[in-house]
Amino acid sequence: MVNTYREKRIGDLPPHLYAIGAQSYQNIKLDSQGQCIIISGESGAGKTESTKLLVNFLANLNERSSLCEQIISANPILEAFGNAKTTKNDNSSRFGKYVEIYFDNCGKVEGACINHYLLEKARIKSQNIGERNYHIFYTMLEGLSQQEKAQLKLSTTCHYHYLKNGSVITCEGRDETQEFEQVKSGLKTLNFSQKDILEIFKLLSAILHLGNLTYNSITADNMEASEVVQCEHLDVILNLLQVVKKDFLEALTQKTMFIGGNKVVSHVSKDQACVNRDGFSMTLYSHVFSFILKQINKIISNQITSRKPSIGILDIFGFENFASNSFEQLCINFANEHLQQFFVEHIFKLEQEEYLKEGIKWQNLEFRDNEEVLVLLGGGQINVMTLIDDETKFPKGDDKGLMVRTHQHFVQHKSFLPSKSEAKLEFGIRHYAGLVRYRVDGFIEKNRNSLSADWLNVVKTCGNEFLKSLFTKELSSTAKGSKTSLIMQYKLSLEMLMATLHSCNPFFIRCIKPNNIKKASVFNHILCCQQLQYLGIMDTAKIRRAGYPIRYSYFEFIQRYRILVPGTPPAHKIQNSKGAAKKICQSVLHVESGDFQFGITKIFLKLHHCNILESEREKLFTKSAIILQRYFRAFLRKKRMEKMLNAAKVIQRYWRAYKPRRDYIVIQRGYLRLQASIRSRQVTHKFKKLKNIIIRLQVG
Ligand SMILES: Nc1ncnc2c1ncn2[C@@H]1O[C@H](COP(=O)(O)OP(=O)(O)OP(=O)(O)O)[C@@H](O)[C@H]1O
Repeated sequence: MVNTYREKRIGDLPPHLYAIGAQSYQNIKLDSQGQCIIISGESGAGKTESTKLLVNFLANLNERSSLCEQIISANPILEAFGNAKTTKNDNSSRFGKYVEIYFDNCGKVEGACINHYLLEKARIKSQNIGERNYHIFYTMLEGLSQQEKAQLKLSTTCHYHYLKNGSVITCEGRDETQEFEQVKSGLKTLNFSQKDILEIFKLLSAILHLGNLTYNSITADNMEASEVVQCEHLDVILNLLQVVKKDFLEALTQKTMFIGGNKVVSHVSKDQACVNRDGFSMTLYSHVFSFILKQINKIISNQITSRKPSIGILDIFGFENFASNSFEQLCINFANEHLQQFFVEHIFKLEQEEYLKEGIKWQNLEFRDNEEVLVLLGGGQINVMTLIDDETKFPKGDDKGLMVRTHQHFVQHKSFLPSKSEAKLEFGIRHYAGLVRYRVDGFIEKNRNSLSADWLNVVKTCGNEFLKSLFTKELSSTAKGSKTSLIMQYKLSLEMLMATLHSCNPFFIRCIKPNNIKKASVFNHILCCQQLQYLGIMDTAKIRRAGYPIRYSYFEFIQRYRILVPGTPPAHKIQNSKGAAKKICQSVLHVESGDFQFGITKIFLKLHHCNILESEREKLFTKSAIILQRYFRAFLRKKRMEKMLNAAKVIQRYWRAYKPRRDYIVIQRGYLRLQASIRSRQVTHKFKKLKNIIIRLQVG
């Protein structure tokens, strides 16, 4: 299929992912504008698979270099560390990514870069029923040798609390041992040192042991407090992280605050101590993930310094609506609202604007616009995101306060649904893909996103240099309390992504999920129709049917179809290109106007007219190819005959020289006959005609 689609334009062949890949590749070779392919759809609809296929396609267009191998081998690593089994998808990406592939002037892959967005950290500490933690933990425990496990102080999956609170530890159809081999070989291809690989596994092991730490409730200074239960896990963690025991235990069970410049230390309850422990585990994991991506980028960027035109592929978490939705779902759905608006802008708003700009006859169509909900979430001065941020910064801010404030500001908003009762900490948002109710409890804590001073102290004084290096940024930051909250960091990174997408020529791939039972070849009609509706595909079909899906600048149009009207000069030699385009349409489509329109700089066509033009062009090519073949054969025949004649002449000479005159006359007569017969069969070579055909084919 790569070969079938590699040189084709969109529409030349039936729709295919590779048609989009090929078109974006051709665009980037012709033009310096970046191209982006936005893949969207629900969780489990096929975004990641599509991304992999596209990256492979682009890597296979030219001879596959070791750089391409490196880009491709990043994938199993990312999937192991960033994907997990969920109820919707056995290989669900729990982070968003934007893969950019850079090309040199000859169209060869010159480098790549993977930007990542919002890894779901909460999965480290707990999973919904039927879900698992990140694949890498199970993969590692199955794939490591006994000796390696002993070195890392690891046992089996069912021993770790963090790995089994979704009640499943296996994933159907996944061969963990084989996956582990792929991860290891990927890490090797991407030049990870043996030492770094060992350090990564050490931290993963430490995270698993952290999850097994338990506490006793105690009373200290007449207050509810907690203490860590002494166990083998504690020793293993101290050993793996090389942290100071006293500091570590304090970070787990105490809280240090700076009030008015004074240090105030207080004890925390057993529950809060669990939150402390999980917070550290989650931060550790997300830092390991960022480290891996940084290393991968170091290699695949191939030391590209200047920004080259690239093809970017966006595979971002799909819209989510679970039985219980939290902060993560709000972030994910916020990203999806952005992408939906980008789609709406390109397909509807810009489309209709272009008709207006080009001065063609057009009746504006209605379409579903999600701009309002996007503004509610992240636009203007006050929006849901800024309220979350403000509440987090507020010293006494909490989830209840957040709920009250969102209610105060947005109760009138038609996309906002307040909680049914004050006791219920929730609000609802009417997204383009449906209503989602969010449980607000935990929002503020999740948004805080900063390690306490106690944990930073643990890292600062530890003997594990690798661990320390992961926290360089935090350790060097001196400004306390001015850290950007998670939601603001995320909002900023999304805005940067959107700016990148806006600067590119976009393609959209909408993945439709066929069923909710993770089965092949089962098409749930209602489910598919719902997605077609809310993704705006029905509206898209409407605008495409009423509008003009095919458009060419007059220059492009003439270059492509002038072959159909003999005598039409090349586009650059034509002054009145609109007139020339009209002439082509009249003579091929046999209609003056109507279903196609002539704008100021472009011609706008319906698909059926484009199909006629394309099929006429195809027919002409086939005819020309046959004539060319015929002439080529004739040409070969002539060459052969020339050789025979030459041979005859040689024989003539031979006989003249060596044979008696009488014999010679007999033979000569025979050869003259041969010569004559050869000449009479000879084809007339109309080289001029042949040349013309070749020129026409070249033009095509
Ligand atoms: N083109 C395809 N060919 C075969 N199977 C596919 C294809 N696309 C998706 N699938 C199947 O669907 C599953 C889910 O696809 P994928 O992981 O790409 O979904 P996703 O949209 O990226 O989901 P998420 O948002 O949860 O990451 C795959 O593991 C695979 O089993």
